[in-house]
Parts: sequence; structure tokens; C-alpha cells
Amino acid sequence: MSIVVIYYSGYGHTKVVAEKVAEGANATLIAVDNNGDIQESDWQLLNDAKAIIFGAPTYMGGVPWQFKKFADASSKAWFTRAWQDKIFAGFSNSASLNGDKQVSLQYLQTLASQHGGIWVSLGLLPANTLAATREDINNLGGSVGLLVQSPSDAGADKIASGDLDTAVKFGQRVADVARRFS
Ligand SMILES: Cc1cc2nc3c(=O)[nH]c(=O)nc-3n(C[C@H](O)[C@H](O)[C@H](O)COP(=O)(O)O)c2cc1C
Repeated sequence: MSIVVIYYSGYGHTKVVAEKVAEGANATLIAVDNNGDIQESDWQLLNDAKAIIFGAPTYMGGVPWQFKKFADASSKAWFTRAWQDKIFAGFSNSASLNGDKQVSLQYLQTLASQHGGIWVSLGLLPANTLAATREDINNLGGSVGLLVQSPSDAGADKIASGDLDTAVKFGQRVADVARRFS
């Protein structure tokens, strides 16, 4: 059973998140390049996958144009229903705790739905008490998908461990669900 994490990362932060999700899901990584392109062979990987996990940073309240270019190029798969009934999930990373990441997640969910996919939520309780910290699982309180924050003045090595642990659990959940549909 193959699972693909396809993501765009302009400055490396979302790449680290994608690697964590892939670790949890035991997935193959595909990076959308800075021109919004993927390799021809990547389309075959996507067509063959049981589950596809979309990942993008949030730029100006939505997914970057490079990811949107990939999404538009997936219209060929849409037209032939090549991704019908696959398992899908998604994540977004941005600098602010909120930062309008939900808009990106909703876009990813919509893209999956256009393809006739079955969307997997995050499935984890939020850590939102007085005692909660950024080291906790799902401290950002996602539900539609995984949310991650990367402070704007820091490298990818400064992403809170709780967010990265959540990314691994999210990948595991998508793999568990995909197995049930196999
Ligand atoms: C053009 C641009 C627009 C951005 N817009 C947002 C935004 O709307 N919300 C937010 O929280 N962060 C925003 N950011 C910050 C990025 O989401 C953040 O730096 C993220 O970690 C970048 O991920 P990457 O290194 O994978 O590209 C923006 C960054 C850039 C370059």
C-alpha cells in the first residue's frame, strides 16, 4: 500500500513537517518545485497511491501559487477520475499561530473532494488548557487537518516539538485509515 505526501516548501519549514508526516505514514515524498512542477514519474506515483496527503505553507492567506499550479495540473487526473475514492488528508504550516491556515486546509480538502476523495481529519483532541504548552500534541487545535507554526524569525529546526509529534501521529492516522480501506 503506497502513500504519497506531496508538498511545497519555499523556505524549508514545510519540508520538515512533510518529512514528519511521511515518517508517520511510511510515505513517499514528492516536492513541488519552485516553478510549481513535479517530475513526470511523480504523476504515476500519485495515480498508484492508496492515499495522498497534501501539504503547503500558508502564504497571504492561502496556498502558494506553486501548489496551486500543481493542483491545476491535477485536472488531468480529475478528468479521468484517476484519484476517485483515494484517501486524502492535508496540512498547512505558517508563521502565526493562526495565520489563516484554515483557509489553506479548506482549499486542500476541496481539492481532494474535487477528485472524489475520502478526507481524513486530524482526529486528535486539542491541548487547550491553562497548563497546555507548545510541546503538547495538537496545541494549535486543528481538526480538518494538521496545523503547524514556524516562527517567522527562526529556521526549520525551531518548530515546536509538539507540532512535529502531531505531524507523526497524523501520518500514522492516515496510514491506519488507508489500511482499513484496503
Ligand atoms: C509570501 C509570504 C506570505 C506569507 N503569508 C503568511 C500568512 O498569510 N500567514 C502566516 O501565518 N504566515 C505567512 N507567511 C509565513 C510563512 O507561512 C512561514 O514562514 C512558513 O513557515 C513558510 O514555510 P516554508 O519555509 O515551507 O516556505 C508568509 C510567508 C511568505 C513568504
